[in-house]
This record gives sequence, structure tokens and C-alpha cells, in this order.
Amino acid sequence: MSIVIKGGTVVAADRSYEADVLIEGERIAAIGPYLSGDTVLDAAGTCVMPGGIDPHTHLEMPFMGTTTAETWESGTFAALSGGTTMVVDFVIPEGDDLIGALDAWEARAKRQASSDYSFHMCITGWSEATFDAMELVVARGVNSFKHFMAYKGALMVDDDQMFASFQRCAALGALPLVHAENGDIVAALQQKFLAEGIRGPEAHAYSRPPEVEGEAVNRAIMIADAAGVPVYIVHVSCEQAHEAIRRARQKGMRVYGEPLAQHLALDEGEYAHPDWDHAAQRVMSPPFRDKLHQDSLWAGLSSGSLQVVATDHCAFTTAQKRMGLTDFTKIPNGTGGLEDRLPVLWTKGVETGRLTPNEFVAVTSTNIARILNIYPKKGAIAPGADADIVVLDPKAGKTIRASAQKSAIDYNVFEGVEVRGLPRFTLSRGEVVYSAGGNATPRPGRGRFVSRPAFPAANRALSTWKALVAPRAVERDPAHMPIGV
Ligand SMILES: NC(=O)NCCC(=O)O
Ligand SMILES: [Zn+2]
Ligand SMILES: [Zn+2]
Repeated sequence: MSIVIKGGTVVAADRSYEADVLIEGERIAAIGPYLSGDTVLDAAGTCVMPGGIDPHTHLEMPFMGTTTAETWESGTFAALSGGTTMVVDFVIPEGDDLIGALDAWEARAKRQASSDYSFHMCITGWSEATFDAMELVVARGVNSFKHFMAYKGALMVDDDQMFASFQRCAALGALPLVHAENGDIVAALQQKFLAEGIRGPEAHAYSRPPEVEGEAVNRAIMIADAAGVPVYIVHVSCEQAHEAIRRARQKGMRVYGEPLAQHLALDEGEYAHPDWDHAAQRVMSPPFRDKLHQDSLWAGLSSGSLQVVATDHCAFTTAQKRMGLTDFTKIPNGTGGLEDRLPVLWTKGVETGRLTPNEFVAVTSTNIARILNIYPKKGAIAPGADADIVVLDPKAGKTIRASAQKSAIDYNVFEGVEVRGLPRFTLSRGEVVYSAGGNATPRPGRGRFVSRPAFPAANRALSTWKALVAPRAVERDPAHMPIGV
């Protein structure tokens, strides 16, 4: 059984061109004019793009005394209906049982996922067992490890733990990821605002100013440089963080930055909303910022100093958010966006001219496929690539409504936003899993784990350079040494 996507414009990260796309089985077989197949999908007027990859999700994650309400079943179906064909989720171990946690995440995903998926492993402490387990994790196809510089008393790691873990990443050919906020300062500021009686969601933003993020990004980059490893900064929300990344890249360092669709589209005014639920639903870390920070993030995406747009989809219900009704520090941190990332970014990015369609593909799919070492299996429209494709109709639009979403939660942070650029079809490994106007349903168990081998190239290049420029003892002729000391 073959499928041909006919009459569209193939939009890749590097160029756009008119062509049909022929799919045989799970892969792209050919691209060119006048192709035919058993089933024809009409793509006239659309952009035929690599399916979105969201590299930052938290499905069914235990966090802050509760568990995210988005299941693997609802989350991956929501992703597909929004044109995202693969998610990368964060495994949070209890203590140093990395393998036990990976098994648990894998079991949940395998049973429920409709889309393909992969994992990052979180490092939440440091021990010999963690050191040993990291090698096993990489052998299981997980080549990235996340470190939290925030969430003091819970997930946060210290600089020395992070340095040890980064060095281990360097040795294993793995990529460290960092949630960069100065957790000590955040904790102190939280106490200050509580003491002053500012207990609402607005204090969440007050306690996490941009400087707190900028400082931590600088520190993470310095630690990565000392360890001789590239580093990927998740949910970059402000100019201070972006500036640190930009500067490091100008110095030749391999530092990657990931803004979120929410930070690009929504601002800090959300926390001043008179309705407590509205404001609490938008509590996430780092918080939404002002328009100048948004401008910085957009500029980073178009100039290349930021590479990826994710969602950090971490969806709690309104009832869960109310755990922090009298104390903002107890509001579970996280927002949704998985289903809306592509149309929101198309509307706010491509339609406004901030991004070209090719840059859109780069930041929603191709760049992260490269960074995570799964390109061109994923992130490409090319013969031999997995047929993960979104046929995106730039003219199709809607108003985002929680009442119509596939996501399991009862609100949407983009409620009321008018978007265009909706999927006409989403294909996952050659199967149409969503079509506009069709009646797609979740396909639990259909999604497959995407193994990501270690990527020695960047790490080897770095360690070669580090060895070349390493401090060395100066060989001195004894004739030039003082006598008798
Ligand atoms: N971002 C957020 O507020 N929640 C999800 C966990 C994390 O990534 O920090
Ligand atoms: Zn984070
Ligand atoms: Zn996250």
C-alpha cells in the first residue's frame, strides 16, 4: 500500500519546492513531479513539512505533590492532531534508580502512545550508582540528561553535582540539558513575598525575575565549558538568558537554546488577571515575561542564536492548580501547549514575517532532530526518512477553545487566540493518523520508541580541542631555576 501526497509545496528547513511525495510502508520513497500511489492525499494549497517534534513534555509526571493530568494517551493524540509526530518526555527518577524510572516511563508510553516518542533522563542527585546507571541509560537509546538548577529541596542539583554529571555526559557522548534558574535566590524571594503577604500567582513571576534565569544560564554554560561538553538550555524565556547563549556561541561554544511557544505568544500580564484560576493556570517556570523579552526570543529564532521551539507541556487541571490557593509556591508549575504549538507559531511567527516557512520547519522539527541525533530519520522530507509528515494548510484557521481540544485538561492557556496553519493531514510513519474533518481517535500502542544513539562527534571535537589547549606545566631548563630552594 502506497500513499502519494499530491500537489503541495514541500517545505523543508533549507528550501521550498513544488513536488509530490510518495510513501511506501513507513518511509518516504520518492519526491518529485507526477508521482502516483494507491491512495492520493490532496495537498493543493498546503505546505508539506516534516512532522513537528516537541522535545519537551511531561506526560503523567509526578511533580509538586501531584501528577500531570495529561496522559500518554491523551497527550500524544493531542500532539498528532496539532501536527506534532514525536515527543521527547522527561524521565524523573526517584533517587538514583534511573533504570527503574526509565522502565516505568517506557511501560506507560508503550501502552498508550499514538505518536512516536523518546526520553531525556533527569539527574536529580549524584552518586556512584547514578554515575554507573548513566551508561546503561545511554545504551538504552537515551542520549540526553536534564539538570534542574531550580526547585530547591526537590529536583535541584548543586554546581558540583552538575559538573560531575556533565563530565560523565562528555565521556558517554551524551548531551546535558539544563533548567536554568538560580534555585537558592528563587527560594529566598518566594519567602520574601509570602512574608509580605503577596500570596497570589503574580508572586510566582515576581520571585523568578529574568536576572535569576540569566545568572543560571551563564553558570550552566561555564560548567559545560569546564566539563568539555555541549549544553542545551530548556525553556529560555528572557533576553538575559538569550544573551548568555548568544555570547557563548559567538565564542565558538556549542550551546543550544529552546524557547517555548507560550513565552513567545503570552506575556506577564496574564498573572495580573483578576480571576485567580486564570492566573494560576499560567504559572510555570520560568514565568511569562514582557514584550521586550519576547522580541529577543523571536530575534534569536530568526538569527539562529536560538534553535528550537518546544512547549514544556506539563498540564495540570484547574483543581490541581488550586493546591496553591493560599500560597503561590504550592501551585503546580506547568502549562500546556502541545496541541497548539504549530498553529500558534505559524500565526505569530510566519504570518507576521518574523519567521520564514523554512525557519518554521527548522525550529519545530529539523534542528531538534539534528541536536538529538535522529536526523534524517526524523525531521526531514527526504527519501528513506520516516514518513512523519504534516500537511499544513496556511489558510485553515480556528479560534483555540479548551472545549474543542484533545488535551485532557479543562482550560487552554491560548483560549480565544485566533490561529491559522492547521494540519489538513498528519502522517506518522506512513499512516494518516489525523485528518481535518475526519474523526481520528487515539491509537494507543501505535507509537514507537525512537532510540537516540550517543553522538560522539561534537563531544570528540570538544575534547580534542580541550586536550590541545589544556594547561600544561612549563618545561624549564635547570639552568633557569633558582638554586637551593
Ligand atoms: N516548567 C514548569 O513550570 N514545569 C515543568 C517542569 C519543568 O520543566 O521545570
Ligand atoms: Zn524546567
Ligand atoms: Zn519541563
